[in-house]
Formats: sequence, structure tokens, C-alpha cells
Amino acid sequence: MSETSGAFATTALSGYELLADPQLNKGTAFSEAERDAFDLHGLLPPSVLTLDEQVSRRLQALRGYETDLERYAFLRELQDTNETLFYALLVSNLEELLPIVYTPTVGEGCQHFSRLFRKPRGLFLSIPHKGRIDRILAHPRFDKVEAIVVTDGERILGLGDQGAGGMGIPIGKLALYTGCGGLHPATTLPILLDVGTDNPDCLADPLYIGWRNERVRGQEYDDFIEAFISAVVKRWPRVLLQWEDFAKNNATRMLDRYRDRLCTFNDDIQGTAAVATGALLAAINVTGVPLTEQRVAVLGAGSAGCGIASLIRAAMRDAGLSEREAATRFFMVDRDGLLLEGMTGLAPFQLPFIQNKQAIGDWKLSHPDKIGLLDVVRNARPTVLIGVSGQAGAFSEPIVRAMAEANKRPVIFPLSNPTSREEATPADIEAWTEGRALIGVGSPFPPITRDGARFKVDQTNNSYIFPGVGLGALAVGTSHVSDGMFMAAAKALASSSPARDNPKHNLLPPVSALREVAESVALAVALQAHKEGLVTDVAIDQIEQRIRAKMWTPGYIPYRRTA
Ligand SMILES: NC(=O)C1=CN([C@@H]2O[C@H](COP(=O)(O)OP(=O)(O)OC[C@H]3O[C@@H](n4cnc5c(N)ncnc54)[C@H](OP(=O)(O)O)[C@@H]3O)[C@@H](O)[C@H]2O)C=CC1
Ligand SMILES: CC(=O)C(=O)O
Ligand SMILES: [Mg+2]
Repeated sequence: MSETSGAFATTALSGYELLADPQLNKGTAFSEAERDAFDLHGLLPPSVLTLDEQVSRRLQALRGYETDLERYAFLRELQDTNETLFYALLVSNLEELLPIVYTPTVGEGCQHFSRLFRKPRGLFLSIPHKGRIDRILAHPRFDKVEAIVVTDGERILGLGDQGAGGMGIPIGKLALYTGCGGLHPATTLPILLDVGTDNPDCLADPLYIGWRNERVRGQEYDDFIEAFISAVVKRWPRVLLQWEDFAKNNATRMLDRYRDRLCTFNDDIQGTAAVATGALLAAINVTGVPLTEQRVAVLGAGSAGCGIASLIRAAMRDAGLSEREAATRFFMVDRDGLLLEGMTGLAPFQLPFIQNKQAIGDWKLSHPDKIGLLDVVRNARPTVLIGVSGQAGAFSEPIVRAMAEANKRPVIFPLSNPTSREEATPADIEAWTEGRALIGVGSPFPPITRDGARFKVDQTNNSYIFPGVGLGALAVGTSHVSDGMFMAAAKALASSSPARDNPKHNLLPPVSALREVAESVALAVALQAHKEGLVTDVAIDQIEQRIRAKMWTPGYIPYRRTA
């Protein structure tokens, strides 16, 4: 264990033990004095490097690999060996490394997790160990934990059930909490709730590292989650807990059940809603079509789709539409077509978004039995088309062309992840709309050509939101995370839109600016929490300073040895 006191840290570890601790290890950057004090001579090559030199060396090695999956494995290994160096490398190369640490490569990382697993990181809590959760969380290593990202691995990006391999996602999300939101790595904890898997490939794989069992469901699942949350709240009463990549039958249910019990939010529902709303508000500055005149079609009426619809609808109400009028503006298309009054089998969280039969009475339909997206676009003439279905290519040419026909500047956001699951590619949308669309994608794509120059389409991903929400909430110790805080985050994001100065510019700041984005989102979120009375012991004029003070910049500090 180590203690940090401003300019130096103390530890009783030495020699191999010190080098084996990723939170303390400096590798070749241990100074001569530290090598003397901690018995490191001989264990390290004699040359002492600076952090910058270590970063250059690792970057060179990283670039030498052939595939992104190899780069992912290399970075994970580095993270588990020397966290300071990992974050120094990440922070100084966000644009290049985010697609590896995060989407799309993290998806492959999850799919290959059983083969890539080397060293422990975070916690695997499995059903057979339900009675031991308190004991597992009690380890002193976790004393400093402030932020948890938890998944049960059932809906990993658009890749479906990855079982225990889903652990890659909380690890990746928390890498952004630190890399972008500045939370100290020792305060973050990724957790995989291993409740089994229904993925036949995992179950049949002799090397699968998870609990080899079909997914536990129903009361047994709920009891396990309850045991987990109770243990978490007991261990860290003020922790921030982010739910990530739960399947749609659990995501909203768990959020509703626990949002008043602890400081918690669901990233796929609320974080995605805020980035989509922020990007839409930014697009409105360009198109000039006010929120009160927008009509929104969403493909995929699951967690993300209904979360997005809910926040945009709240923004419409803020802009002056009545509740009833705002409700008519959404066209949610799921697997069985447009969500329509009278449909059976809808989930409770979908019910607020069903269309009225009368409202579509005069639609001309090519398939009256199942109203698909093309019929919706042709008839409703939406101004905005959002994809969160995980279905590659679902925004077909006729659909995109119909958007272009109905709108001077159609807003088209295929947001599914990873890259292989996007509903359309930016290049196709650009071609099918004659360059008139305002495009946002969930995962990175190569630049398109626009006006004869290379144009990098906005990665409209909740990574623009959750690091700032976590930072803001923790900096002021908010008791809960409210919907108002996500609206504040969306507006803060929109106000940092480069298109505000020049409509030809991007809707969102570049990925390389994610640290600045997190800081401004954090400020907006914390101010909103304060306004809503969710902050009790921080004065409003201290908030900005609190946020800055909370942001850790990767760097080494000297160590002193304790007995
Ligand atoms: N850009 C971003 O920041 C984010 C992107 N996402 C992405 O969005 C996608 C969905 O996530 P999430 O909402 O949590 O997942 P959900 O499973 O909750 O929702 C997806 C919905 O799409 C439906 N669907 C499946 N196939 C079709 C189809 N052919 N046509 C219409 N609807 C279909 C699903 O139905 P069924 O259940 O029957 O299959 C389900 O209702 C994922 O790819 C995810 O990576 C999510 C969060 C953030
Ligand atoms: C980005 C994200 O959270 C997802 O695709 O699930
Ligand atoms: Mg997610």
C-alpha cells in the first residue's frame, strides 16, 4: 500500500514487489536515489529515462504492431504494468489511441478476452460467490475507490452477449474516466458481474474464463444485483456507479430501481442521450430548424433509443412544445417496425414513445403489416434520423435519399458500435445526400472528402459525456445523478461546438479535445447538481476549483520508503 502526501508518496514495497505494482511502478524512470532506496539496482537496466522518453519508446513499439488487436493487448499489458506511463501515453495521443483502448477495438478485446487475460484488473463477481461479495470488496486495495463501471456483459456494444469477456468494456470506460475525466486511476474500479452467458461460442470454448453456465435470470438475477448494490453502498457510501452494456430487459429496470439509492446512472441510456441531444442542438445552429419543428426517427427502440428520445423530448418541452405535441414528434422503429398503439409485447420503457394510429392514418405504406424505416421516413419526413439498432447497413440508400429529399440539411446519426455495426458509413451518407447531411457516427471512421478536403466526421459517442458527468458528480460529491444534469451536459457540449463559429466546421470538438470537453461538461453538471440541491457541502464559487483539483495529470512523484 502507498500513501501520497503532495510532493512525494511513501511505500513499504521494494524490489520486485514494487515493480509488480502497476499503480507504483515507474519502470526505467525510477531515479538513482529510488533505485538505492528500494533495492532496484540490477532489476532494471541502468539507464534512467524520463516519462516523455518512456512515452516515445512505447509509442514506437505500439506503432510497430500489425493489427489493432495486438495494439490493444500491448496497451492492456502496459496498463497492468505501469499505469502512469499508460495514461501519459493515452493522454498525449488521444486521437490515435482511443480507437484501440475504446471502440472499435475494445469490442474485439472483449471477444478475445479469454485469450488476452493476463493479470487481474478490477473485480469478477460471479453467482457462485454471491455470499462473499462483502469480503471481496473489503480488500484494502480498494479503499480509495470512488468510481465504478459495472457490466454483466450481456449487450457488449452491438456485439451481443460476451459473458465475462465483457470486462473489457468497464476497463475501457474507466480508462477514459482517467484519460479524459482526470480521475486518479486508484479511485476507479471496473466490475464484471458474471451471471453466466447465453453465447454458445463462449459456453463451448474450452478456454472460456467466465462462469460456464447459462445466464441466471428472474428473481435470482435480481437478488444477485441487490446483494451487489447493498455491498457497494455499504463499502463506499458516496461512490459513483455507472451501469454499462446491460441488455434492454435489465438496463432501465435497474436504473429505475437504484437511481434513488445511490449516485448512479446508466451510460447507454443517459450518457448516449446527452451526446445525441448535444449534437442535435449543435446541428440546429447550422440547419436553422428550431427544436420545436424537429421530427425524430430512431431505429432501435432499446435502451439508447428510448433514452435519446426522452432527453430530446424534454428539450422540446423546454423549447415550448406541450408534452402532448412533443410526444407526436418521435417515430421509434424497432425489430417489429414502428412502435404503434395496440402493439403487443412492448417493454414498459417503450410505452411513452408509441405513435398514435390516427396520426399515421393517411400514410402510404409499402408494408402495412410492419411499418419499416423507409415507410416512416417517406411519410413522417423526419428532420433527424438516429440509429441505435446495432444493425450494419440498416440506413439503406433509399432511406438516406428519402431523408435528403425531405430536408435541405438532414441530420443523420448512425450511432451503433463498433464500426462494423454502424447503420451506414459516412462516405455513403455523404454521397447519397450530395454532401448536405450533418453526420454523426458512434465509432471512428476514416475521413470523408468534403469540398475537396478531408473531413473527419464527428464521433458522436457517450465518451463526450460520461467522463465529465463522473468528474463533475465526484468533484462536488453530489448525492444523485439527475436527468437535469444530463440536459446540462448536452447543452455544455452544444455550446462547445466548432460549428457555432463556422457552419462548415464539425458539430463536436475533436476527440483530441476530450479532456477539455470533460472539464466543461463537469462544470455544467456540477452547477446543475448544486442548483437542484444535490450538493450539500460545496459553495457554488468553489465548484470550478474543485473540478480542476480533481483532475489528475499523469506524472511521477518521488517515493520514500517506509518500514
Ligand atoms: N454512440 C454511442 O455513444 C452509443 C451507441 N450505442 C449502440 O447502440 C446500439 C444499441 O444499444 P442499446 O440501445 O443499449 O441496445 P438495446 O438492445 O437496448 O436496443 C437495440 C434495439 O434495436 C432493436 N433491433 C434489433 N434489430 C433491429 C432491426 N433490424 N430493426 C430495428 N430494430 C432492431 C433491438 O431489438 P431486439 O432486442 O429484439 O433485438 C433493440 O430493441 C449498440 O450497437 C450500441 O453499441 C449504445 C450506447 C451508446
Ligand atoms: C458507446 C457505448 O456505450 C456503447 O456502444 O455501448
Ligand atoms: Mg455502452
